[in-house]
Amino acid sequence: MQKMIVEGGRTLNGKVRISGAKNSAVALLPAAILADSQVTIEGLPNISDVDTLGGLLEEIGGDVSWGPDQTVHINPANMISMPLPNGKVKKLRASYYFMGAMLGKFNKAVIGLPGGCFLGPRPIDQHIKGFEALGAEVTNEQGAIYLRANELRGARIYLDVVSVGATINIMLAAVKAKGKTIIENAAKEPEIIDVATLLTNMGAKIKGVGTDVIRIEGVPSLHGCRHTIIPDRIEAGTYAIAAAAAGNEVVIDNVIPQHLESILAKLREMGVTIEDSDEQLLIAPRNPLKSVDIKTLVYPGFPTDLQQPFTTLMTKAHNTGIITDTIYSARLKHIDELRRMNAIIKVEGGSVIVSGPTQLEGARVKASDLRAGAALVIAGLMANGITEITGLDHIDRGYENMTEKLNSLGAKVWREDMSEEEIIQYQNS
Ligand SMILES: CC(=O)N[C@H]1[C@@H](OP(=O)(O)OP(=O)(O)OC[C@H]2O[C@@H](n3ccc(=O)[nH]c3=O)[C@H](O)[C@@H]2O)O[C@H](CO)[C@@H](O)[C@@H]1O
Ligand SMILES: C=C(OP(=O)(O)O)C(=O)O
Repeated sequence: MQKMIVEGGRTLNGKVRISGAKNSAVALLPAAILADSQVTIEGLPNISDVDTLGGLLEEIGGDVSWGPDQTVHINPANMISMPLPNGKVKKLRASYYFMGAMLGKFNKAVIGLPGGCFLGPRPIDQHIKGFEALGAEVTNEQGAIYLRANELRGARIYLDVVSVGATINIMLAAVKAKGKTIIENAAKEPEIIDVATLLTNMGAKIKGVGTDVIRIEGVPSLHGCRHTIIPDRIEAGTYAIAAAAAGNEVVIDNVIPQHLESILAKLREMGVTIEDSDEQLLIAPRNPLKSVDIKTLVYPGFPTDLQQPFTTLMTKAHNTGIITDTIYSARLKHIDELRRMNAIIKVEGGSVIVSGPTQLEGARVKASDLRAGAALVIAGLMANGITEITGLDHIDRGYENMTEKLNSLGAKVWREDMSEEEIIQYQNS
């Protein structure tokens, strides 16, 4: 087990390249199950969630091979509806996409309830509502979801909650169902459009992605294809926040600026100078920064996945800012750790109130989820002295080569093996 050490106080400068989007990748890989022949996906991020899903595709008989530039070839010809009640499915959230994809392909699936970041309750009732509307019988037996259908038939499904996962999962189950499916109150995240683009390249008939009504006309079979993943807007947002927190002039390369409008608007409001071109952002903070209020919302609103890193940045801003996460109100595990580093943060009702500016001080802190990890790394860059971060398995789920990328910008960040005593302390904390 390793910890990350960040020597704070260095100024970031230069260019960082953004990897393929985690939240697309984790749906594109299971989507390949639906094809009859080889699917090739280019530009996947080199993160542990992708490795885990590749392993799961192999467990069900998929032939998975990797080429240069993070290109994967998935041949689904020998896949079977192997039950996956335990094991790797528990390591991440997105294993739930095996439910929709295997149900769509085989009319049956057994998938353990997913893991992923603890952000408070993360029900999957809307996924199940969609599968049932399509004609599946769904039961929960000892922590695994059993899905069976004689035949899937298109249906009109209104989502009670706007959900990324439910929208994608229902699309996966519906693309081969008989007849027409309409998903109302669908989520509009760019990753959903990316998955629909892959499915369309495989021969699916999908209209309306990116709006809140998606219409799918079922087709009897889907074929292989080649697809290039979109860049990760959350990774890009994380580096934009790091640049605002500890940078001089940082270029963020391989981005779709429109995917980042809400975060860029808030950074500009704080006083950060941002120039955007087709595929790049230039981030140049001008001190002093001003506090702003943030409310996370479904896309195109401010993303919940950047709430925690943004909280860290706010410790540097003048006055008081209020951060409200309307998607995951319990996504607060970074707060105590930031307080250990000298941050002045109050939690009142559903809101986080950050007062600043405060000079953060290095400390030993624990990343208890992926974006808490990113928040603490940024805090380490801003802090005086040394910050030691444990819980790197969370960070590795979603950030490719974070230490290398930060060091290429002039940071001083490295990983070290933890001593036995440190491992015991970590496990008991
Ligand atoms: C792998 C992946 O893509 N993860 C992202 C996805 O998670 P995920 O797809 O799990 O998140 P959802 O969009 O489904 O969740 C949004 C809200 O709906 C609620 N809900 C969701 C499903 C359901 O059946 N019932 C229900 O009540 C959730 O508790 C949450 O409050 O979107 C989240 C919100 O943008 C991001 O933080 C995650 O990074
Ligand atoms: C919460 C996240 O991921 P997951 O849904 O995979 O847990 C995230 O990417 O911030």
